Amino acid sequence: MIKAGIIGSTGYAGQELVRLLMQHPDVEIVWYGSRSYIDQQYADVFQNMFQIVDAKCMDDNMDALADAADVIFTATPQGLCASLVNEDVLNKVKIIDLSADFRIKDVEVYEKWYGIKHKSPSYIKEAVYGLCEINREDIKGARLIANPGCYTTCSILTCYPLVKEGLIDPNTIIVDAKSGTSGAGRGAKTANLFCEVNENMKAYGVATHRHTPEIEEQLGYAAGYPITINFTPHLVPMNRGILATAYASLKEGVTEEQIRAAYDKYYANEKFVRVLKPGVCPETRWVEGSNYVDVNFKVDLRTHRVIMMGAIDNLVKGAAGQAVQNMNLAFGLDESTGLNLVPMFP
Ligand SMILES: NC(=O)C1=CN([C@@H]2O[C@H](COP(=O)(O)OP(=O)(O)OC[C@H]3O[C@@H](n4cnc5c(N)ncnc54)[C@H](OP(=O)(O)O)[C@@H]3O)[C@@H](O)[C@H]2O)C=CC1
Ligand SMILES: CC(=O)N[C@@H](CCC(=O)OP(=O)(O)O)C(=O)O
Repeated sequence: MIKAGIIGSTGYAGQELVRLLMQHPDVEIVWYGSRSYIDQQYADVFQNMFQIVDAKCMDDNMDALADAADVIFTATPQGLCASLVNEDVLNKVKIIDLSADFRIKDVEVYEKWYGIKHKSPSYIKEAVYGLCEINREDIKGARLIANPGCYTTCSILTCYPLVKEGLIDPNTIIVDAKSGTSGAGRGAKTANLFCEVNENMKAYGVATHRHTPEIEEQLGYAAGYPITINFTPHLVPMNRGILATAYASLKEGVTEEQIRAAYDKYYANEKFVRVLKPGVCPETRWVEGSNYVDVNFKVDLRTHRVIMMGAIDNLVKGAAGQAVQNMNLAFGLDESTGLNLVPMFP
């Protein structure tokens, strides 16, 4: 059995990790990390775990945790994982960080967009960006995995085949994305109160959102040169789900058949990426509770642009599910172990 510890098990991403790992045949959770609920029964904090989890929340003693676990998930605010990582810890356990601390390779870019000083810049190079469909082989040998962002997972996988195959001009990409409120975490914030979110939709982080450089970096690798995009997130009154709609100019002469062939080339054998039938638009409700990414596209002949669309559950493929997928790869398990989650509806 793989012994797993979760730092931040009492947040939205952390509790989703608990839910998924409880159903994983090869994992035993040995550490329910918390800051605010230490010594309280986990199932008293999350009643859905009543008679399922019999354990208390524990403090974030990294040394003790590293001795007790084979893998540590950090589902904590930006900056925390970077403050905990060191050689002793990494020699004992693998770390899968759900925050952005090790996603961006240029520390200056990280510090500029996140507004914090990076505490372990020497580990940025070693960390593998855990977008499983693209970096599978590197993830297998990694001891530090940077689990991608939720918007970024959806946006990158939606655009990747067309960028990689050179079918669009990547510098013309505009990603317009919407997220449910669980994306903002469980902490109390006025902007996320019921009356603020219900019956409302709003853009935020316009031209400044921290996922912009992450998308640019990864799609830049696919293009083979640095790119610049527009990314605009929106908050919508749902619990879960992200829908990304991305627009880009097609290269001269590119046909619909070529585009579909590109999606099929990269995703036909990917269990968790479903390229939908022509004319079907991805919807968040059809992926909810699952690790799937649904993608599709439509060519607008009038504007000579392609409209690429993707949908995920932010807490599963956008966070905990992808983290488990990464763990499976890193420990030599079948990638989908514990992730055969059928989307829920309604
Ligand atoms: N929500 C989402 O859809 C996604 C989130 N992520 C990332 O996952 C991470 C967690 O996000 P999310 O679950 O939404 O956030 P939450 O605010 O819901 O949870 C944060 C968790 O971190 C713990 N925590 C907070 N501050 C500290 C601290 N100083 N030391 C130790 N633990 C601390 C909290 O503990 P306690 O509750 O006990 O105080 C809680 O368990 C973030 O980096 C986020 O960017 C990534 C992809 C998607
Ligand atoms: C709706 C909402 O607020 N979403 C969060 C992004 C989700 C998240 O936690 O960010 P990572 O995926 O990078 O970890 C935000 O915009 O900051």
